[in-house]
Amino acid sequence: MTAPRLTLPSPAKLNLMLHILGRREDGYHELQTLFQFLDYGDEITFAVRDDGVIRLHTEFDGVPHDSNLIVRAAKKLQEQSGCSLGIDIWIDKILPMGGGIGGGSSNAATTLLGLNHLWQLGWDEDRLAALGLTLGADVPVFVRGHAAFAEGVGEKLTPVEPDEPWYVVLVPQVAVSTAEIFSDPLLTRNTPPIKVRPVPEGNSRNDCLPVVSRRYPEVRNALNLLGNFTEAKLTGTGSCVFGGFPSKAEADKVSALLTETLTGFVAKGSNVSMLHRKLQSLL
Ligand SMILES: C[C@](O)(CO)[C@H](O)COP(=O)(O)OP(=O)(O)OC[C@H]1O[C@@H](n2ccc(N)nc2=O)[C@H](O)[C@@H]1O
Ligand SMILES: Nc1ncnc2c1ncn2[C@@H]1O[C@H](COP(=O)(O)OP(=O)(O)OP(=O)(O)O)[C@@H](O)[C@H]1O
Repeated sequence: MTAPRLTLPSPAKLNLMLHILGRREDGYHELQTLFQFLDYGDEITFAVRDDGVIRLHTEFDGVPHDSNLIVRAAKKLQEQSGCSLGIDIWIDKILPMGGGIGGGSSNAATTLLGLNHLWQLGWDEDRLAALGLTLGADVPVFVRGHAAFAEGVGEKLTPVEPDEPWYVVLVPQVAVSTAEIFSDPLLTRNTPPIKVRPVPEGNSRNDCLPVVSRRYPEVRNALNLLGNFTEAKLTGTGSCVFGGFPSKAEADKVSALLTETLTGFVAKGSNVSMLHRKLQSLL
């Protein structure tokens, strides 16, 4: 008998703003950032195995099987829960790697939540988010599934309700290394903390933008082109660039013009992750 399969979404995120407040002793940076999800992402399919083996069947260019965040998330959860079951995994990957839209972190979170469900572990969100943080700074917000103001390295999350516009997201064909940007000597690391909530208007800057656009002409070009139509912003450490529009029709129009020369897509901003909407519908 073949095991039942479960397919779950693994959405992208945007950083609507990103301030760098300082550097910690361990080299990580203290941030303030606003996370919102996109109704756009990968799809991961899971099928339980009873022999304990964890196997990702889809190959990734340049990412060995055991380094893949999907496999690392599954192995950690299996070890820490003592579960004797295994899993077969396939992914339909559409999110660019090194795009600043959180593909790897989202895949890890979808794996944690999917396996918690399929292996019937009964872990709560706090425990899954804490495990997720050991895999990457962006994993906890994907585990929680709600748009959030994030502090610390991204793990102290306060749910927020920003507008949910339609976004044009441009995908410059370069992968930006997050570690490289955070180690650039010219990075702004002393932005004063925002103390009032919600985040006041006019605080939508991304402190990584000057360094990323200096190093990557492709990103600079995308910012300039989208900037002809709306405020163009960088998400995370890039490479993706985005801008909001009040309707799908307007976003589609701008996207059609820009994607003649650049890769990109249109997606709706969402304060509740489509992963959580799908999991809710299973209960
Ligand atoms: C820039 C953001 O995308 C904003 O959402 C995230 O903070 C990055 O999160 P991520 O991709 O999950 O990052 P990680 O895999 O944890 O870190 C990659 C590398 O970036 C640097 N890093 C990352 C996050 C952070 N707050 N400070 C850092 O200095 C560290 O050198 C680290 O080795
Ligand atoms: N399942 C995965 N999906 C994508 N990247 C992965 C995965 N597993 C491991 N990686 C590695 O992680 C690196 C960063 O990938 P990711 O897609 O998360 O970048 P990103 O969008 O810049 O993330 P962030 O916004 O969190 O900085 C990739 O270049 C790749 O080497």
